[in-house]
Amino acid sequence: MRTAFSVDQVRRAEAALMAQLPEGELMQRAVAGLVASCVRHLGGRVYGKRVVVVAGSGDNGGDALYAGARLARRGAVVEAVLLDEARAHSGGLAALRASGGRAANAADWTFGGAELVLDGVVGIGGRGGLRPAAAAVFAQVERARRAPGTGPILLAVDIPSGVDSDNGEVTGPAVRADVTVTFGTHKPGLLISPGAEHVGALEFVDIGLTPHLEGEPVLQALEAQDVQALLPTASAESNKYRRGVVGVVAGSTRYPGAAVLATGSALRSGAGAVRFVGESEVSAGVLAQYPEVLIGAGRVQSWVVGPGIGLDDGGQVAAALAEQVPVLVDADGLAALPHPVHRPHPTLITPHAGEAARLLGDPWTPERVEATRLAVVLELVARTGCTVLLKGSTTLVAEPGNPTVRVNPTGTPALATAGSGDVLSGLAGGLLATGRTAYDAGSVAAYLHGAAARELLRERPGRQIIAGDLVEVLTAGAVGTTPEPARRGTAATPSTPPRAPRSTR
Ligand SMILES: NC(=O)C1=CN([C@@H]2O[C@H](COP(=O)(O)OP(=O)(O)OC[C@H]3O[C@@H](n4cnc5c(N)ncnc54)[C@H](O)[C@@H]3O)[C@@H](O)[C@H]2O)[C@@H](O)CC1
Ligand SMILES: [K+]
Repeated sequence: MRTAFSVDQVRRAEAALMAQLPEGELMQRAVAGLVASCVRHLGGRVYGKRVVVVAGSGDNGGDALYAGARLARRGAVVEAVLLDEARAHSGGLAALRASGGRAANAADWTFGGAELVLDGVVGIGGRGGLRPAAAAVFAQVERARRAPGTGPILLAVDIPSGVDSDNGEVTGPAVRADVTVTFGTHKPGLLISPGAEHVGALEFVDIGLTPHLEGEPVLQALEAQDVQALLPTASAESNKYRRGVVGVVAGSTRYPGAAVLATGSALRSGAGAVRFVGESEVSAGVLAQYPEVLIGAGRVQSWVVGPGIGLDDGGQVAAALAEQVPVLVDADGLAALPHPVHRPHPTLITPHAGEAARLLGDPWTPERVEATRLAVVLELVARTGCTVLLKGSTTLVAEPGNPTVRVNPTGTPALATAGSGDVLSGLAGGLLATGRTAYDAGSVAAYLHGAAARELLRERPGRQIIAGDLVEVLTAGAVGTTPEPARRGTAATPSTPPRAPRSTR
């Protein structure tokens, strides 16, 4: 399980660790890891390479300047761009100069080419977007990266400057890195969109902080082995009823496909059986595709209600919520969700940004939801009393009474396709029937859903995924089979999560 901690938690842990170490030791640990990454991204040879270090006035700038000094000692031609010369990190700047590096003022600097650019503007002390001087420097770098030929690799120190470390919000100009080398622990802003889109390949440097991190993490990201452990196993004595029956209320004559997709993925969720309840024409379509499905009302261990049902004038959501079993409400069903929901059984809702905005009401818009995802998922939990899976580029799952939010690491923009949400609902609802909690069912389903898409992209890069394809690959076997895609001259470190290739972002 990968975890991420807040700036406050990191600062407290750093203080505790620093009290046990000689002065400057912690920063030098970070710098050693940073330099190792720079060397890798320079292809293993440093001598003669040109490196630009963009340095702000805090310790993040200090990290970058010390790294520049070490690279200069190994024969690199290093130029530091100082955003505020008077306040530059004095130790780092002295080390750089002593190693033969040059320093220039940002105001009179022009980019003359480099193989590597380090973003040391701000780290966890950053607030808001890049200020104008830093934005102008990176605009030059960005032009060079876009020009034909090989532009520099842009490596962010600890976090891309301009991204909020605590929540991934981006409120102004921000660095868009190829690689981010983060220290001590992951930061929430590296894992949640829109910040996550600025990170590039994520590398982790262990500086010994973990034992000093106190309190619950802000975020957890499941890894393949966590998902394996959370998946239901069909033991020898299982029968279909013991493994759980999931009831699906989905589709309508207007949207019959939602019924087929949600049912298909529920069948592959590990539940023992799927029961479908819907209009007779729609039921016939489901049965034609999946003769395994039970048709009509009956006992279930969970309900999925909402995908493609249209206007819920028949009280289908209310009827499902009245039963003594876990319920997943999605899509059209969300419009009929009476909230806050008061029931003693797990209730999982799975809105996308538009549905989340409607649940929250004025002045929320889908754009505002996308920009502040962590705050939104917590607000939805508070307002609805439900476990909430907020779909999107970095799907989040939060539950009442738990300060830790799960972020899904397998998402890909290729999942933004019609019917994809219906597949996710069937899968998560099926996992509810097997006895998983709403929190686990939601986060495991999101992981498998993304892993299935990645599996399809791995088989045929660049293909357009349709929701029906996902149903076909949705088996436990999809977990962990997706290798790390290569990025511009990078060697993935073991801690790097599976990420979408850039071309699909
Ligand atoms: N504290 C420690 O022991 C360690 C710190 N490390 C590094 O230190 C960083 C934190 O250093 P600091 O606490 O000095 O903070 P930062 O270096 O992140 O930034 C603080 C400075 O930036 C200014 N600033 C804030 N927002 C800005 C913006 N949008 N544009 C321009 N300037 C802005 C602030 O006024 C302040 O001067 C970490 O991210 C990491 O890189 C590492 O060396 C590991 C050890
Ligand atoms: K940075």
